Amino acid sequence: MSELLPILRVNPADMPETAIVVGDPFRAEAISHKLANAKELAHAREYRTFVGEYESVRLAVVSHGVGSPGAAVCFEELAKAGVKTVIRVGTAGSLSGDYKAGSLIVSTAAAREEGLTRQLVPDGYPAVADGAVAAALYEAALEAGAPGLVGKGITVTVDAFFSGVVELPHEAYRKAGAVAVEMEIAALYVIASLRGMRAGAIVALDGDSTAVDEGYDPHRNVVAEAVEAEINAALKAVVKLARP
Ligand SMILES: O=P(O)(O)O[C@H]1O[C@H](CO)[C@@H](O)[C@H]1O
Ligand SMILES: O=c1cc[nH]c(=O)[nH]1
Repeated sequence: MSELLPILRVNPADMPETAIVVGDPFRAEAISHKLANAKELAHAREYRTFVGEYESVRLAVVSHGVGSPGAAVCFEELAKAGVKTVIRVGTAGSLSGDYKAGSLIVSTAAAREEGLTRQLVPDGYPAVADGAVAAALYEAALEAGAPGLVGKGITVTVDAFFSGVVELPHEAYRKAGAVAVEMEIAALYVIASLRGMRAGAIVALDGDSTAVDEGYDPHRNVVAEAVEAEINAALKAVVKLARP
């Protein structure tokens, strides 16, 4: 039987205990360029796996694609490989007038407005960040700075990016004080809780969440600068967590 993880196509023995996960395979590659001794272990489907060192801490950088079901496959296989700490570095839409494009948000918990986790745990089960990971990310983000503000709060994980004829739940969550909406954090937090990993997430805001249906443009400089800032913050957080 193959030693490789069936979907990531990586040998578990090659995986460090810490992983940064991102939706975009090109973002994974960009992060790998910041690592010493970086090496790509595999590129299977949307999953690219790099390993390397940052300030002498070994870590993996893995892309999980768009949406919770595909991302869950990645998170489950990371757990099977013995990964203990997972940090998602993503993009999200803003639900708050206070946080514009270019701001960074550390997700303290995620509303489970997707379908994947309903097939894993009961409806009342929470999707929460690990406290130490969230604290390290927030501290590192304040130090890294961003073109916008740095904040923390509840994020919302949905399945539908563009809306159909049914109203998405964004407005109710906006009124309830959630700050951002994206597509994978709830899956990460639930799977991490089930599989004994600690997890956290930071997102760069690419515009108001309602903008996705009216000329979504995640390629502006302000977004690229915020993504660069959150990558640097996540790498610093990895070091803070490895050497508290
Ligand atoms: O930028 P990433 O990490 O992919 O995150 C966000 O961007 C994608 C949608 O464009 C979804 O995956 C969403 O969660
Ligand atoms: O899921 C996402 C990601 C980025 N921006 C959004 O509005 N939604």
